[in-house]
Amino acid sequence: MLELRTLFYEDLSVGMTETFIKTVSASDVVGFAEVSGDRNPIHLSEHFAARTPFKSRIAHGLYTASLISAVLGTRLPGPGAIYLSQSLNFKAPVHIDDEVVVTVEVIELLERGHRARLHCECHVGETLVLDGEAMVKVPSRTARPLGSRPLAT
Ligand SMILES: C[C@@H](O)CC(=O)SCCNC(=O)CCNC(=O)[C@H](O)C(C)(C)COP(=O)(O)OP(=O)(O)OC[C@H]1O[C@@H](n2cnc3c(N)ncnc32)[C@H](O)[C@@H]1OP(=O)(O)O
Repeated sequence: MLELRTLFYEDLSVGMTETFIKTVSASDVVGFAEVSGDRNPIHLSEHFAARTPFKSRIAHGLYTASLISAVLGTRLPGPGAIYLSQSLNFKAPVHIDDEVVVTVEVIELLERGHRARLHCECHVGETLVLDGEAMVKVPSRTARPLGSRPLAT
């Protein structure tokens, strides 16, 4: 579990990175199937998975992607970050008991709207299993809280 760290827009700079390492357990995959409703047997049945090119059960792509969300929401930028978009390329499978190393790097900062663009990668060993880009809205020290309106005059 990642410890919470809040970074405001003003604290960010291009090149900042954060890493999270997670070993994917069978219960993670079963739990994700339950919460998402995606009961594709390629994730849940060894018998089924054995007859696919992957040979054994694999994690849902969106479960692996959720580890990126964990980094964005807890560490970089952290609490208060708002997901705007995320691209995902699933390059190679993640199997049960694989150790996934998630790396997120700030690649662009946009003053307008306090946006940050981040490059995201997940590796298992030397293998790139997932990459993509995230755009998030980052809390600013100077901005009014989200959803607040100016007082009527
Ligand atoms: C819906 C859910 O229940 C299911 C899931 O969540 S499954 C879990 C998430 N997905 C994965 O784990 C898949 C990971 N990806 C792979 O293992 C490989 O991409 C693949 C084995 C599926 C690729 O299979 P195939 O289509 O046979 O591809 P080739 O290796 O023969 O390559 C053919 C060309 O396609 C390009 N390519 C392959 N993968 C990707 C990708 N993820 N994104 C974009 N392009 C891809 C590859 O480069 C080849 O292109 P070329 O121009 O011909 O070189």
